[in-house]
Amino acid sequence: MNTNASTKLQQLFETRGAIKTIGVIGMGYVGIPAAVLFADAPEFDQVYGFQRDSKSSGYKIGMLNAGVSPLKGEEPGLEDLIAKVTGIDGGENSGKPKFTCTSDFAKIAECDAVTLAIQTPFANPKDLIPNFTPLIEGIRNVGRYLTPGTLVVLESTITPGTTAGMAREILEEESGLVAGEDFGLAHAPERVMVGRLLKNIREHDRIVGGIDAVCTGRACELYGPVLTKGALIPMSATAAEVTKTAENTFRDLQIAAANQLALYCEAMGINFYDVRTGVDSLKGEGITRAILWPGAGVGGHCLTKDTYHLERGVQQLGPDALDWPDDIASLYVSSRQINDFMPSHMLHLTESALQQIGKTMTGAKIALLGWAFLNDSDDARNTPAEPFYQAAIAAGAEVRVHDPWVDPETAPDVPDGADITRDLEAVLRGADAVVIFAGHKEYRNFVPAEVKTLCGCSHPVIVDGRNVADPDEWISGGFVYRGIGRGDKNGHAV
Ligand SMILES: NC(=O)c1ccc[n+]([C@@H]2O[C@H](COP(=O)([O-])OP(=O)(O)OC[C@H]3O[C@@H](n4cnc5c(N)ncnc54)[C@H](O)[C@@H]3O)[C@@H](O)[C@H]2O)c1
Ligand SMILES: CC(=O)N[C@@H]1[C@@H](OP(=O)(O)OP(=O)(O)OC[C@H]2O[C@@H](n3ccc(=O)[nH]c3=O)[C@H](O)[C@@H]2O)O[C@H](CO)[C@@H](O)[C@@H]1O
Repeated sequence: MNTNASTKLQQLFETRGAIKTIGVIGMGYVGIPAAVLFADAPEFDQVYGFQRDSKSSGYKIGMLNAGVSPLKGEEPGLEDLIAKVTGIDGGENSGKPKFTCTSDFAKIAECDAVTLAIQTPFANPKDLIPNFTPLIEGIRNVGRYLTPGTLVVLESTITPGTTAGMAREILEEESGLVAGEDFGLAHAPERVMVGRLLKNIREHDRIVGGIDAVCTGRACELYGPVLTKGALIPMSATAAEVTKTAENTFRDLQIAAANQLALYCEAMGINFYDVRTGVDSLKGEGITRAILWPGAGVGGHCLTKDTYHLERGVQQLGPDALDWPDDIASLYVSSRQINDFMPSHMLHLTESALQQIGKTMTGAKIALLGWAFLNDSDDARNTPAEPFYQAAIAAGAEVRVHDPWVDPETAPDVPDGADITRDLEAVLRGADAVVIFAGHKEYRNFVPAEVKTLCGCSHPVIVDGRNVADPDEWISGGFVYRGIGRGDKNGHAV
């Protein structure tokens, strides 16, 4: 970036003065808390929440302007904060709301800073290609109404290189302005967890990456006021994109390391959890090991995707510069393959246990417990239970699915026939095998004898994918036990 350009932009920022009016595009799990936190900061005067008036989400505009959150689930403090900043609570903002939601994108021209928190799903979970269409539409809208001296920040999770590449090109094309000279451009990824959105935005350190130092500085002015505990961590836009995708890639890698070791422990006939206790006992400066937990697989919206954003980024930004053999998968892709193998391993454990009682998958009645990808959650996005379900059906089994949290009406991608029910007894009744995929609290206090009575056979099978069943209790209760990592118990005498 040439210094003249940066100087010009710095002067534009100084002429405009401090950021006072902010636009947030995309009223979702990220955009809504982000917008109302900006609105609640005394440093800012006005915040617009831009939401396209689409069939699926246009309803949010009216709800938000009525002071009501359109988000599902408990979000501590969010309802009150929306009511406060819209003035609906009759408080300091009544009559002159600091936050208003609108589909009038022309108001972007009034903003000193505009952030984009638009969804970036993968078009098809199988081909792992991100669908940036909604984001591109949002970026185009910003470009259309962009004025000199405005700061634009992408908050969505994106492939490294997107901010300084595609986003910059579209903004310049639509506005006729030049990034880093006429307007600021940065990436500030979101690290929120549903259920603690406000807390995470306030307390997590905030990665802020501009396409140059002047843009980074302006972006720090935007995010500083909403941080209570978190610190600002400035860097380049591409480094910020890599940070976001890498932090989830690393978590997926750590889980894969535990899964691979669990498979080894099963093969060697030892208890993974003894080994984990041993490894975890190494504490102290520079020697601590972060060993996570093996399980039935890795689901969710973050860890199943962000590795491929990172891989795509390095392929796009440095294909010739990357010193790595073409024919060897990266450690990160191998980690994804290990985690994606775990549902197959659960099937193999089920098959081997059924075999022990003279049964095969064909005609076997399987009670699949836990459709959500996370313990005690209703979130079923990319659940590892789904590939298990499909493979078991393909092998000729009859599978009944229980989950006390997931709403079958709204859960994504539920296969035809996988009627998720909350009637646990109905799922267990007559089952040859009980297979646990989520560690819901409902599954932690079973009485094996009661479950066996419901199953109605002499030696039902229990396959524990989340380490919630005590092997000895179930074996002495007459079950054929299998558990991830339990090489010391798997294959016990019946
Ligand atoms: N949800 C999380 O916990 C979380 C955590 C970290 C990062 N992220 C990332 O943040 C981004 C947003 O995720 P989210 O969960 O808030 O998505 P979301 O689907 O909840 O919200 C996106 C909103 O943007 C709106 N929208 C889409 N296209 C638009 C357009 N062109 N103009 C205006 N509005 C538009 C949608 O209607 C929707 O209301 C994604 O990239 C996601 O990966 C999400
Ligand atoms: C903002 C953001 O992007 N946040 C991410 C989000 O990730 P998430 O919502 O996807 O939840 P995760 O906890 O990562 O679980 C994912 C899957 O991995 C399985 N799993 C987990 C741990 C383990 O030891 N063994 C496992 O097998 C588990 O069953 C589930 O299927 O929150 C995490 C903090 O909770 C963050 O760190 C992570 O950046």
